[in-house]
Amino acid sequence: MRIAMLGLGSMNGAILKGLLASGVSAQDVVATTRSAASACARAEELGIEVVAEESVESERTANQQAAASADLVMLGVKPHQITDLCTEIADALEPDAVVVSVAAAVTVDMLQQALPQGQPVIRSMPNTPLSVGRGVVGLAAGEHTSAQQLHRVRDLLSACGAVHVVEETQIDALTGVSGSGPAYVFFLAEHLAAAGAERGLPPELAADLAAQTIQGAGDMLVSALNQGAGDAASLRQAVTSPNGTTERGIAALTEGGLPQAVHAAVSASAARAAEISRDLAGE
Ligand SMILES: NC(=O)c1ccc[n+]([C@@H]2O[C@H](COP(=O)([O-])OP(=O)(O)OC[C@H]3O[C@@H](n4cnc5c(N)ncnc54)[C@H](OP(=O)(O)O)[C@@H]3O)[C@@H](O)[C@H]2O)c1
Ligand code: PRO
Repeated sequence: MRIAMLGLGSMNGAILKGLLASGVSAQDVVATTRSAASACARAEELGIEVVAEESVESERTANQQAAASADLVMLGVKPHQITDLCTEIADALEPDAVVVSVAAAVTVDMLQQALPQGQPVIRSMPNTPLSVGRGVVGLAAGEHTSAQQLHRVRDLLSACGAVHVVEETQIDALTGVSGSGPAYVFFLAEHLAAAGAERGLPPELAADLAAQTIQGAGDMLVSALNQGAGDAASLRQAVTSPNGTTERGIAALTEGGLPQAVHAAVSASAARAAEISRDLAGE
């Protein structure tokens, strides 16, 4: 499968790292960026062909050239740039090329409106841990995308994480949980480490303790859920000895408002996605 990654920043870059690590050949990928500096840095980092929009002066733009040769086109620019990018590549696309947007808030309908009639599209919401094969992606297919096309994309991305085919109405909530979620976890890691350093641990040790604890707890939780051997609440309870140390820590987190703060974060992220969708639709 020939893959074009249009835009190669944090998100498409993370997806591409995961795909290359899963065995996708660098020869089968072409990517674009806006600037020559990014193209050069990414080509060197990832060993693939990256062409900058600003470096191409021929009749067809870098995005058009990349899209023309692709079976799968991953749109990885900012939400407000997506429909312009669709318009730019519309005439270059093969009719059966599948166009996948990774953008928050850009709806299937917006993609379909900006692309040729009948073009298969998928709205996705990935997350950056795809780069290390441990990501999560939600996929919602457009009306012209066949089950086979959806399954090919699902299977490709499954090599870098868990893929969930969802209703488009669920994508904003999924964005609030797993799209933005890695940032919440990194935020927790920052504060766990800082708190450990405040208690006298060397900062590097504290950062490592926080990272390894999050990784271990995450692995343990996924394994328990997969095996039907517990959930987050039961694993938490197993760490919490009556009248022990964790009980005090959990009480402090509860008094500090962690549960409410997490609910507010997911809801604020999902609400922002809906707000961007309305802005993009000119409502
Ligand atoms: N970051 C995340 O964790 C995450 C998670 C889920 C979804 N997303 C979605 O992913 C999309 C990209 O976000 P990001 O965080 O990856 O942004 P980013 O790091 O700023 O990357 C944007 C990329 O697009 C390139 N670009 C800009 N204009 C272009 C054009 N006209 N043609 C080709 N490439 C162009 C940029 O090139 P230059 O570097 O040369 O400017 C850069 O490579 C957004 O729509 C966002 O909603 C992000
Ligand atoms: N990063 C993008 C944002 O912050 C979308 C989900 C994660 O808008």
